[in-house]
Amino acid sequence: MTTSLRDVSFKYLRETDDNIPADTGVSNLTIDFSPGSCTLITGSSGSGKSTVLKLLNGLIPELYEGDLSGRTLLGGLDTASTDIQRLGQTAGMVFQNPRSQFFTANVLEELAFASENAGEAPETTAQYVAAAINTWGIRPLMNRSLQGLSGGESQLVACAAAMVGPQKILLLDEPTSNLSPAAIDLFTAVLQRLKTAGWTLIVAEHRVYPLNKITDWTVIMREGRITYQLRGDEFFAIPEMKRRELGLRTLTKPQPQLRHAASEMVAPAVTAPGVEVRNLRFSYGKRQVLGIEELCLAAGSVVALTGPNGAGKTTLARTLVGLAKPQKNTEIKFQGKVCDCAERQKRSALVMQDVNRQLFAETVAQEVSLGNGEMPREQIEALLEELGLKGLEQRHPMTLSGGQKQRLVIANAVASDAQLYVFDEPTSGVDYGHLMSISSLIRRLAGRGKSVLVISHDLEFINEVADRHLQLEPFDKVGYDQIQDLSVNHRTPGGKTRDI
Ligand SMILES: Nc1ncnc2c1ncn2[C@@H]1O[C@H](COP(=O)(O)OP(=O)(O)OP(=O)(O)O)[C@@H](O)[C@H]1O
Ligand SMILES: Nc1ncnc2c1ncn2[C@@H]1O[C@H](COP(=O)(O)OP(=O)(O)OP(=O)(O)O)[C@@H](O)[C@H]1O
Repeated sequence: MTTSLRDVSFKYLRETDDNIPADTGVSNLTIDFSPGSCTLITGSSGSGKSTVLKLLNGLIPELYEGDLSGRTLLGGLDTASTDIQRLGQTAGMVFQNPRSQFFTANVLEELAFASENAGEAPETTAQYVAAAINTWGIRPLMNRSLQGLSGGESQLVACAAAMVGPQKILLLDEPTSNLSPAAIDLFTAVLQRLKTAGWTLIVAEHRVYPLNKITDWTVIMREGRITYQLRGDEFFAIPEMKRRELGLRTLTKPQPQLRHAASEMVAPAVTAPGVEVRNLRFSYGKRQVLGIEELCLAAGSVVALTGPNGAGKTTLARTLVGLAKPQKNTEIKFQGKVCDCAERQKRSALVMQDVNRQLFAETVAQEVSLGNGEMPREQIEALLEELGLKGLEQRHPMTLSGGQKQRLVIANAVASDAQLYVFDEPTSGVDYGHLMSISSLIRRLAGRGKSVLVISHDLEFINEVADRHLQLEPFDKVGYDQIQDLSVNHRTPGGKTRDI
């Protein structure tokens, strides 16, 4: 039951009428994946990681046109000539944007969907579903609509759905990008168990440290080619300098240590009023999810917000920027003035967790300036250069890789003239180099006196970008006043850091 790529090359067709193969895709890939092993595919953004997974699950060539050569096998099936449904029954898949893979309306239906479709007996499907629910700890979500799930909840449901059925192969595209540290620990433990049970695990990731100890092989890619294939232990022992040179994210679990924490105490801008929130309450139907006594996002500072999956971070972001209406008596001020939803929308810029919802233009160049008036060409070019999007100006935004889309939406947001900037998980699909450029762009916003809120589970990023670190606890658990200041955890006497 071989799973492998043998000298596989694929060039995406350009979206223009000339149908000339573009110079994007992958070249001469040969990789073997064996049962009971975990292969990590990593490398810079746009290097071809998702393309490898699309070759394995048959989306290439089924859905994506282009020039394909070589042979890809999934559990012994030739993916170029096997029906895509059959391939779907051979491997479970978690897409980079898990919401895009849901077929049904609610969690339970989604979990059962693939198994029922494969013609499994109802009792067998029920057994698979029960096992998946227990494994991923998602019983509280069982009767929920998929539409109303948070980003991390969606990712957990997608992971659970991918293991429902008789298949023993799992293809995971950035499966931890929206997971909280607790959910990542669960993820690592589940993968270890599946590996021991003989599953073939193939994971494309930037955030690699959770896969230390369970990775058997690592494939490092760059510009569509394999640059290194290393044993897991060799990969996780790469020296720090080399790791940075290769553009890889940290190999060890990051510890809390805000690089800009000192500026909080010395920069006068930080004390200027930016965005002030009092008595914020928000409910979905009868369920209250937000109850915040006080929150201040000072002008000139970057505040990082963490918290368990489903705690309400995205809801808070949507409320602040005026996309969700809080309950009466909530007071939100921008620069000392109480602002209603419409006013807040005008004064805010938001980068959503799911950036696909924010891409509207026909080309990358148009997308950057969309809604930002007449932007000078030089400014567009400088932004694209800084975010590694140069050369992609004429591409359709929907044909970009996950990380390229992410950076494009960030480019549009930072080009806008707002008072409040909110970035919701801006580092999915982002490699080390781009993490640093995004941090530096966000720091410059703060330097211009803006209020910036960064919602992220990514401590490596938070350490680089934030002045303060707040945590949002779930309202169901702690009630009114959900926000805790964790900044102090980043500085202990003697300069030592503490684990959060
Ligand atoms: N539909 C498409 N049409 C044209 N080019 C594409 C298409 N999809 C991806 N590409 C290009 O192919 C290359 C590899 O993309 P891929 O999505 O595999 O990268 P990746 O390593 O997964 O990136 P990321 O880490 O940013 O998610 C990129 O240059 C990307 O722009
Ligand atoms: N439209 C909706 N209808 C009903 N419930 C919703 C809706 N949107 C979100 N929720 C629920 O409200 C809670 C808060 O969701 P939110 O997306 O704000 O969480 P989050 O902290 O951003 O999570 P994550 O870290 O997973 O992205 C979650 O339990 C979620 O399931």
